[in-house]
Amino acid sequence: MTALIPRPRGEPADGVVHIPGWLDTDRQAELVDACREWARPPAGMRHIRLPGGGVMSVRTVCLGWHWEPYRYVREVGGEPVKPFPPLLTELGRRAVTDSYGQDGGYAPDVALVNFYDDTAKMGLHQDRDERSMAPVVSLSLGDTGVFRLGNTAGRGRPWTDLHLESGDLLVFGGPSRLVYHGVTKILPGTGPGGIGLDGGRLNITLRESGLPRS
Ligand SMILES: O=C(O)CCC(=O)C(=O)O
Ligand SMILES: [Fe+2]
Repeated sequence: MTALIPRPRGEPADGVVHIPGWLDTDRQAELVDACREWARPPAGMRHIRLPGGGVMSVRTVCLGWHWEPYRYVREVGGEPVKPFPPLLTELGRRAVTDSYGQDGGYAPDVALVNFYDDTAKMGLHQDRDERSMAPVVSLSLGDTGVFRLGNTAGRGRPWTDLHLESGDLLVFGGPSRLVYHGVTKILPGTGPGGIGLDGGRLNITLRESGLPRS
């Protein structure tokens, strides 16, 4: 949705930067197309299984390394994970520079691409399976997600709920690298036209695994 009143850049916590509308419509459309390709088999998009026997409500495809609770692996269902694309390295560097004023040598090698239908959510968690404390870069496409930004101490309050709209950038690093966060709901029908996504929300997070290259 085009905001009548521009949404300002926000720093809701130390090390967390939210830049609304960071991706223009063409860039969003390009990423939606790319996500559609990445989602295809082999090693395509799927509900990740949790150790307790359940499955996550989001569907996920990973690039570079596959995340399974709670580690990174090179294969999923016996198939090699798709490579991490240069497009995302470049976007990640620009994202970190625009957030913190310098890219700090940011070299992401993992992307998690999550698709949320109208009812999908993600419980509060930390992104802590990486061995690198480099920032997490998050890009949102399609329907607005209500993103709960908690604290680093635990799953309880205080928290702040942010609306992540299509094209928004969120970076969390530094003292907030291990902040608890999640997605409490999707607001159906709020995504923009013209990006090739009819419904639902895509979120791409970029991370440095800190794992060896080969
Ligand atoms: O969808 C989002 O905005 C957050 C996704 C997330 O936290 C994750 O993939 O670890
Ligand atoms: Fe996360």
